[in-house]
Amino acid sequence: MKKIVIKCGGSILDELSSEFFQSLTELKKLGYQIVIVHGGGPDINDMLNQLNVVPEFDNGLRKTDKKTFKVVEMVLSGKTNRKLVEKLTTNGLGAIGVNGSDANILLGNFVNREKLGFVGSVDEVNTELLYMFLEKGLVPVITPIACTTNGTKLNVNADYAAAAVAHALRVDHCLFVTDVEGIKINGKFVKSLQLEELEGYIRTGEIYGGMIPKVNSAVSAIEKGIDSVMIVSGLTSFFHHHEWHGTKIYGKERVAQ
Ligand SMILES: Nc1ncnc2c1ncn2[C@@H]1O[C@H](COP(=O)(O)OP(=O)(O)O)[C@@H](O)[C@H]1O
Ligand SMILES: CC(=O)N[C@@H](CCC(=O)OP(=O)(O)O)C(=O)O
Repeated sequence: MKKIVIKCGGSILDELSSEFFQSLTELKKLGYQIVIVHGGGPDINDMLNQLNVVPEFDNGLRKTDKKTFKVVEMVLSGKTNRKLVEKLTTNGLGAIGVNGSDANILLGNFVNREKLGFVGSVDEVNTELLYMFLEKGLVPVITPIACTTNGTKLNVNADYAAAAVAHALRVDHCLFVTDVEGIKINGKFVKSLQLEELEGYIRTGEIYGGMIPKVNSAVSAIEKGIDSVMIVSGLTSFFHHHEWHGTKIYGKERVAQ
């Protein structure tokens, strides 16, 4: 069966449209198995603000000390994951919440302990468990928290977690769902971008902020062999009548074909 990993950004979780869920239903009817990795940056920031902690980032990654990690885990697992599973269920898609840190679902390591604290990479994925849910027709909804082999839990940027899951499952498509319908270059949304163009657009500031980890994850997913990576909107439909809507990122060989 064809597989697809969909990363749902925190910026869009509260605004996912019925057209978005219809796109998922359409894909499921076509035989796609769907895995979701969710973000939740805005939910985490809200809670930190309530606790009078100022969020700090380094290149899009949250500086995560012990106290911040506890808030990240509480919010992502206790609020954001619950919210998304409920929305999928009410839209007719059977879903199951999965903590990345349980049962080696996401096995990772510190990225840079001195600089970032408890922030992790994902080095291995327990695909067996994910296949089990997929075989039951459920959509696993993964919280981006990894665990080291020593049992230390780490905060993982959800874009990076999605790329790692996509690679491990050898999926056919990897989608990054956000609050814009793709990547804008010179003020206009573009249908496709070549891998090699992206670095230049980041350098010139044409691609900035939260779009940077998405683009970096897309590059990493393509370099690891995923055929199709897209940035799409959760406000509208991204797949209808077999047509995709959004910005597709291509590797070199694909463009040459
Ligand atoms: N070239 C670009 N085209 C479109 N959006 C961009 C671009 N560069 C940066 N952005 C910003 O990236 C945002 C999406 O990233 P972010 O808010 O972090 O989303 P998410 O929560 O989905 O990860 C957009 O809302 C937009 O403000
Ligand atoms: C290390 C790191 O930065 N982790 C992210 C995890 C959530 C996330 O990635 O959420 P969005 O996709 O909504 O940005 C964070 O703490 O915000």
